[in-house]
Amino acid sequence: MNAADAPPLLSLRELGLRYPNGIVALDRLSFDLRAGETVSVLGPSGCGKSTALRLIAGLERPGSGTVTWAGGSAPELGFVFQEPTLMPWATVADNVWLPLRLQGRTRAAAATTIDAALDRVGLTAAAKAYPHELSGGMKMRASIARALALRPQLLLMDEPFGALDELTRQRLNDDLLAIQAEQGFAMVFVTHSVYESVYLADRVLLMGPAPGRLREEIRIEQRGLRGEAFRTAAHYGEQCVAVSRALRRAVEGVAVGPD
Ligand SMILES: Nc1ncnc2c1ncn2[C@@H]1O[C@H](COP(=O)(O)OP(=O)(O)OP(=O)(O)O)[C@@H](O)[C@H]1O
Repeated sequence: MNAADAPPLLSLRELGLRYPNGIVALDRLSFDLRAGETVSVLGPSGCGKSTALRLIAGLERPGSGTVTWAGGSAPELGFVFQEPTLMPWATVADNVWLPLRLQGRTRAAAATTIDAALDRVGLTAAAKAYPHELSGGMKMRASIARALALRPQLLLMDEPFGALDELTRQRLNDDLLAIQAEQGFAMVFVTHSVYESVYLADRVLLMGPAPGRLREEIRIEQRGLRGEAFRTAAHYGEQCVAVSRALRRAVEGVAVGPD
């Protein structure tokens, strides 16, 4: 099914959040997310992107507004942070076990699920390695395997690939899209990269400077599967230009010419 025709999974309405220190991190943020859909979120540092993800994950409560889930309650969620946040004393496989262990599954009962998750991100050979033995890209793969272990319906990605070199980042983007095509989860993907936002998303949401508000939304035309052909296609470049201009409008509040 095309994600644009899927039923809504999540509706955010007029979300506002003020931290105890007085900073207004979000101001009337509203958007919908459909099952299987990917939205990427672009905006200047401090505009409230991470705060929005934490609200969706239930790690913060909104001061105003509502977070509504289809079916009444939050589905299984996966969260991948900017830092890989792996437990340094545990092997890669034991790190992936963590969410399963929190559900009461023993290591033996979880073994098949762990192996499948590691296989899916290409980390089978590193199952017994410790985080300090991994490259940055491998640590991110381990984080993704951990986030996917419980087969979430929604994956929340908080600028996960910002510290990686460009080719590793492109490879992870491609692998992520392939896993999503198999498993069908929706994604909210926070990034500072215009190119990445266009490559991954059905829609790009642009937030303005603090307090975080949505300024613009751009639908991305896919015209066929993503991959090397899309990355080098003229219509990918054109959409990157359009999103770049929209980002400048969102940040500076000025018009910068036609898209
Ligand atoms: N726990 C907190 N307590 C107080 N203020 C916070 C807290 N977390 C974030 N803030 C503030 O809220 C605002 C929004 O922060 P947030 O991390 O959501 O922004 P962001 O868009 O994700 O930034 P970046 O792109 O730099 O990651 C910032 O001004 C930040 O300093």
